[in-house]
Amino acid sequence: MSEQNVKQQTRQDRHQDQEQDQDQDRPTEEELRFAGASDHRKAAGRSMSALAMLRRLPQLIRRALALAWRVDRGSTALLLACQAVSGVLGALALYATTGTIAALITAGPVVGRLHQAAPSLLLLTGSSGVRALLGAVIAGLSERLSPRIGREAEMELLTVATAAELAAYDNPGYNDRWDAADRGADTAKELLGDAQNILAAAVSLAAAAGVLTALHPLLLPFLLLASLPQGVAAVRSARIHYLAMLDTTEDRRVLGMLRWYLVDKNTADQVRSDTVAEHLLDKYRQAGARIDRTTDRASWQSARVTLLGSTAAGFATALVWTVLLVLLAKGLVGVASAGTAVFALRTAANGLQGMVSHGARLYRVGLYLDDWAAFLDEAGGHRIERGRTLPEPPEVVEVRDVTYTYQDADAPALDRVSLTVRRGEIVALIGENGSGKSTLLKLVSALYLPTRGTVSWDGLPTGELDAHAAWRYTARVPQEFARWPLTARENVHLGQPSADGDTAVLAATALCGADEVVAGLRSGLDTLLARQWWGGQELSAGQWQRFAVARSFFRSTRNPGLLILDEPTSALDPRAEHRIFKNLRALARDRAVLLVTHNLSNVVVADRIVVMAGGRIVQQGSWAELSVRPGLFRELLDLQRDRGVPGPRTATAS
Ligand SMILES: Nc1ncnc2c1ncn2[C@@H]1O[C@H](COP(=O)(O)OP(=O)(O)OP(=O)(O)O)[C@@H](O)[C@H]1O
Repeated sequence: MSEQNVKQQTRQDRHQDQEQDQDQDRPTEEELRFAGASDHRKAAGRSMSALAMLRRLPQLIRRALALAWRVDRGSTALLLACQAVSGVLGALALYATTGTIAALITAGPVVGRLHQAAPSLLLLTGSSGVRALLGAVIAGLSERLSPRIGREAEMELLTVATAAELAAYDNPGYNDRWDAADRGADTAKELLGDAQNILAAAVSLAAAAGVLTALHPLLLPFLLLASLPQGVAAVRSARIHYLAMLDTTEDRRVLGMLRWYLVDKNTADQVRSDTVAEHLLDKYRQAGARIDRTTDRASWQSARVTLLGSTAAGFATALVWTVLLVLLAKGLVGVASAGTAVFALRTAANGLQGMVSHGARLYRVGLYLDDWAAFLDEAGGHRIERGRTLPEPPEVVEVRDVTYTYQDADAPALDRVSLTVRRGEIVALIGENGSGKSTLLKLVSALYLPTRGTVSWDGLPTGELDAHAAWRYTARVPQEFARWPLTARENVHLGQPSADGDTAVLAATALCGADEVVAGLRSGLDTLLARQWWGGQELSAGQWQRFAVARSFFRSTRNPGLLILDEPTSALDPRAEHRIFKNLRALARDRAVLLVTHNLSNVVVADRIVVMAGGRIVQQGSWAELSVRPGLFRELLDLQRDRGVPGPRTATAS
């Protein structure tokens, strides 16, 4: 081997080694999936401490009450009033205890002592009765408010989620934030209960603390000291559980996804015919086992912490009782006061314990709720923030030097594409799979904004348009269209009917053959579609596609502008397909139509054919020009005609 060759070989080896090193550094697909984007939440969970909790609680209680206030002002005001009255009555009852005991232990005849104790006893029993009544009202109000709060939180989340840019869905971080926010909305209903319990505990603690301080100033500080170990343990335990929840986020998502694929109607046939159930169930078991391992570990850690806290609390309580006995022995508190102190200590200890345990729970709920609130603030970081210009239906749509790169993609899906579409024109986009046709359609219809370059409607860049106003002038048949679980009529007008009743709906169905489907439905346009819901009537794939086309024709008739058809006839029989293309010409008269189809015989209808490859436009022209000019279009046309059997000659040959 020559010296030159050896050097080259060495360079190649080094290069290969480097590539191998890089491959080793690069996370595997599995690791990528588990690299959760929830690190900021883990940091928040780790910084969970008793002090942080104390600082956070007032804000969380305010948030709970604000949510409740928004849902139902009357019930919230009543709840707070009942809580306050209950607290005052609790304090009065404790004071009445001293009076009762003092009266009972004085010397003299029993009747006289009872007579003396009567007002205190009356106050004691009266306040207990009223407090029990108030407790029932409070519980009822909480039960009324909590589910409503949960629903309000979910409604806000759903509203905000629909206000996010479509491109958000290509960002894994968005899905992670959505999951967390969804969980936050789910826990929102617990917020009021916990906040309410903390308030109740705080009120009874305050009442007992006042009584204890009046009896002897030493008692309260000792009691607070005694509650410290249990408080710290409760916060630690809450932190352990929250972190375990975060650690299992990805696996819980895997479980949810597998559950969906295993039972969803769209995959049910393949789950059976491809005998894939066992494989998916195996993955389900593995993810479940990983979750169990993490939660088991967390349970053990939490149990250890709780045990330590309880042991320390036991010693601390003994200390408080010792202090009380010493005070009694030294005559620093009287017997009646000591009796009251017993009740007050129990009440205060319960109050403190309630504050700590509910506080820890509320703090944990608060962490989830932070995720919810953060999502609301910025739609998971993807709120639609474009211009406010209200567009007219576009006369000319111009794509100028546009590049579009999907999130985290190595290469752009569209690369310096320029194209103009005018009203009255049908432009067909042709190209092999992955060449960028659907992406271009989404940019033209202002669903995506370009990474570079501009897409403009009558000279106005789509980024400056009010997005919702622009979409009103856009009618689309996407490649994967929705099968809405609504009536046949709603499946056409989508909740935006025209003033002429069913006339426009029927006209739209007649243009694409959906009228024949409607004629066969048990209640015509009133028929509920999608069988899996509420006994609706199911349609075939092609019948559904006719509805998808009818929906776009209806929209297009109401607000003529852009008509975007992405493989609109892929599931249709030749007769239905023929009907659509025959009617398309008339529809296109005052609309700009962009059509994607792999059936090249359909593009005869187009005024212009644009051929794409690798995210670029490689050919443009009419059918007559492109079908004879050497290039990708003619190649694809030939391939479509040639099925490898003797028969009709190819275009090239002819
Ligand atoms: N949501 C997405 N996130 C990341 N990459 C995407 C996404 N959608 C499409 N791509 C990539 O962009 C490129 C163009 O996709 P596009 O859907 O525009 O192609 P297409 O020409 O419509 O293909 P087809 O004929 O199969 O419908 C492909 O390489 C595809 O992998």
